[in-house]
Amino acid sequence: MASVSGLCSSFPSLKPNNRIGGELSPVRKDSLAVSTRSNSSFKHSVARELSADLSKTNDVAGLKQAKQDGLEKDPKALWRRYVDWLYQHKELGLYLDVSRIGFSDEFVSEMEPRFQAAFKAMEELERGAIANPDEGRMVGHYWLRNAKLAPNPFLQVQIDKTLAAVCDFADAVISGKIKPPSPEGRFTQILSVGIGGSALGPQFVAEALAPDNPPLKIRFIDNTDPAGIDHQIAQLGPELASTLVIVISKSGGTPETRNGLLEVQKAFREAGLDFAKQGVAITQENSLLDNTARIEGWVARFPMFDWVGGRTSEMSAVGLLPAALQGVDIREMLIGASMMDEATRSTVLRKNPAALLALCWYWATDGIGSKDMVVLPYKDSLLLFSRYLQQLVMESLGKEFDLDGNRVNQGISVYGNKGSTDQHAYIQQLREGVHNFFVTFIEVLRDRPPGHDWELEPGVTCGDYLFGMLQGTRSALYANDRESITVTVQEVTPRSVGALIALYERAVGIYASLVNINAYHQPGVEAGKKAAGEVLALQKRVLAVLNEASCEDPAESLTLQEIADRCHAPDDIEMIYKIIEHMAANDRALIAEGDCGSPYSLKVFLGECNVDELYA
Ligand SMILES: O=P(O)(O)OC[C@H]1O[C@](O)(CO)[C@@H](O)[C@@H]1O
Repeated sequence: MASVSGLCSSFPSLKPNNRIGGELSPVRKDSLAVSTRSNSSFKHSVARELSADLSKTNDVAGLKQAKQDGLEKDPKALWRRYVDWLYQHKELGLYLDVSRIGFSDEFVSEMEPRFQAAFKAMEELERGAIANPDEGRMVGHYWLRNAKLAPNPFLQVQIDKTLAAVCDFADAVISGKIKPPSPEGRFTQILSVGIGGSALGPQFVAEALAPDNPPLKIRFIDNTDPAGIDHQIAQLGPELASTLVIVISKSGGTPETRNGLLEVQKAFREAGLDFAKQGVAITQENSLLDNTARIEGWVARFPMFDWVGGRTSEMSAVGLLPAALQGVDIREMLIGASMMDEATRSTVLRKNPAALLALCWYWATDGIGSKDMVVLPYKDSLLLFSRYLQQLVMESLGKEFDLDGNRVNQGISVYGNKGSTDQHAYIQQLREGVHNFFVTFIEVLRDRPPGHDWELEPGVTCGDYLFGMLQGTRSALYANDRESITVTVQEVTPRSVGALIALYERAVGIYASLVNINAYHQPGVEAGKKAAGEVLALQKRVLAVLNEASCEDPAESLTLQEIADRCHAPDDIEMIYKIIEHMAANDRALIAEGDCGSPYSLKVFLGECNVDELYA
């Protein structure tokens, strides 16, 4: 069995940063705004004009010309382009090939000042600028893998202390020093309860890196779907008694996560188990979740920091604790991320893989998200990378307004599963159908651990087929003018996964600067949450009206119009219909006449009077 002891317990200091100047003084908000303002004017002069009217003369003639000419097809010229633009990170064994994206030298020159502004903004962000102005927050996920970068000693201590606490706790759980009250005397399972950024990183890393026989196996509740929750609990069966439940929520108040916790606590009660002896919270200090865990005396609490966003929290306790408990070498993940951070601080575009990605994204999508990003890892263990990137990219870049308040409706759509599986699903459309995407291939050179390979036909292994499928698809798409990027790593290891996460975090940050948006807030999510709250409030009124009617006469049934009128919500009749339909399907309202297929004919009632409710 793998053990993290020794991997976690003593952390050698990570590589020092190459931050320009190296001083720790925070940067004023307005200095960040200056650089982004210039990005904004660029965006309007370039991206909008390009997409709106490609025939008009503007300041990126090179870009237009290249797009009109199509992609380079001469094999010799293409090979030269490949070699010329190939990025290699020697120590990480990571390559980035951007040769199949058709940007021209002129475009790169035009973009250069914008990239320099973006690099400056990233430097200021890393020094502690308020890079998330709407929320008045610093953005510090880069400090998590190199605490010396944090803008003050207090934060440095917080980071180091949390990391040490995560490692100590994981060691103690795996060794059986911290154990459940059950007779087995050892935790065998983790049930992670969280959603969005509080689930996607741990899910991706578990799939990518957990060994075949981890010290603790992990399951996830990442939704408020009761059937999904029941399924996870049922799968645990008697092992619920040896399950460590990790509840993860930065805000500590996300409804789906709260519901998951309440459902799990109910299951514990029904099994005669004491939840507090098996519960762990990862959340901001003094959040609702933190206070609950403290008051109820849960096994442990770990902090989430105000300056780390959910979607960039994989290197905080959110991602590190579950990973360490599964026997993943989290020190290696941090080193991989730190090495990539160092590489992506380069202010030379060609030497900065995150900037190269941002350049490709800008070119491929005209800087306005006109094409989707299809992420295709050719490795089963990286299946969830596209889902992880979907939140990282779309929640960060999908914004209505830019930093100057202009309506821009920015974003890049991300989807994908894995190759070559997807070749038998949707690659037909990518090759021949609507041209609304660019592809990112993720290639892993090592097929299997050394010594395990065999030739299933003379000279050819199973992994050769996977390789062939990737190369074949890349060529076939290119031949039809479909652009692609290829990221190559040697192996899927904690180090390479840490590096991939860091690469994309920085690419998103740089791209956000290029298009002048705040990548670190998510105001759009609030609208849906607010509307959901209003639906539940309306449901309570509907229930009260039906209850009142039942108390007057248990057989009295009401039409939708009568319910809407009694709720004083005639304009909400459609939503009332949906509420009734859902309640009827769950035996919480009875249909007296008609059916849900004919809303006008429908008459419903509760069938019983809840007197307590009536006078509540
Ligand atoms: O960690 P929390 O606060 O529960 O939030 C979960 C997720 O919900 C969001 O806030 C969106 O609603 C994400 O940004 C976040 O990752």
